[in-house]
Amino acid sequence: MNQSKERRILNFVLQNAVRGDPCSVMETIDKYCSEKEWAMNVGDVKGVILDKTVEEINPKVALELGTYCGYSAVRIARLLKAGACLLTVEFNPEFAAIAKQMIEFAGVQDKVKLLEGPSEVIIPQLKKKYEVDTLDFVFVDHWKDRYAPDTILLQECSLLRKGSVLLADNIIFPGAPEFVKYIRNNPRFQCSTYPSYLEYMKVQDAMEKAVFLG
Ligand SMILES: COCc1ccccc1-c1cc(O)c2[nH]cnc(=O)c2c1
Ligand SMILES: [Mg+2]
Repeated sequence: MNQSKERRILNFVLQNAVRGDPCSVMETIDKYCSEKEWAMNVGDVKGVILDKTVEEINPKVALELGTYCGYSAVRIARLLKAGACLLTVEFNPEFAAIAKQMIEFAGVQDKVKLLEGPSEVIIPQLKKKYEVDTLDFVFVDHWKDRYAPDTILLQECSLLRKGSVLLADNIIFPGAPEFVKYIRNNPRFQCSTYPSYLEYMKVQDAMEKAVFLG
């Protein structure tokens, strides 16, 4: 049975990156996905916006919706301080299996908890099952049709506090129009848009930052 693209990306990392070095893993994924096979990692251009947002917030508890191969989980986790953690949610079991190995190879497994399942099931479990109080940072990068409902669900589950920051990928391409409409018209969020480019492409994209006002 021939390999999946995600398995090819992981194998390229295992064979070419430096074990225990998150930057080496990120660079190797970016090299493969810009030279060999495109894949939906946040990438090296939008990744800088992600980095700056994480460094500005310095989150103790971060959530990622949409792990995929683990590129952004590694990217975020490398910036987390001692005692901080990233919970990352992936519903596709094949992707989750790849991401688990990617995260371990990068050496950030002690900071990352990979939760396999649909976001609408996992989010309501975060307080009781995963001992989360509130989230300092949420990277929204899963299925565009879930962006708005999951943002509402995070509020319903009291997982956001005054100052919690959401950063959403792909606001332009593939786009998340109902999320943008919801969040920009919502007085409980202070929004700002970061124009950028789709990973590995000369195609416009953007990220939306939304600060919860409580
Ligand atoms: C499966 O579509 C892949 C694709 C194809 C063309 C353009 C964009 C995308 C794309 C890019 C991303 O950063 C993404 N991030 C998270 N969940 C996505 O579904 C996603 C899709
Ligand atoms: Mg994305």
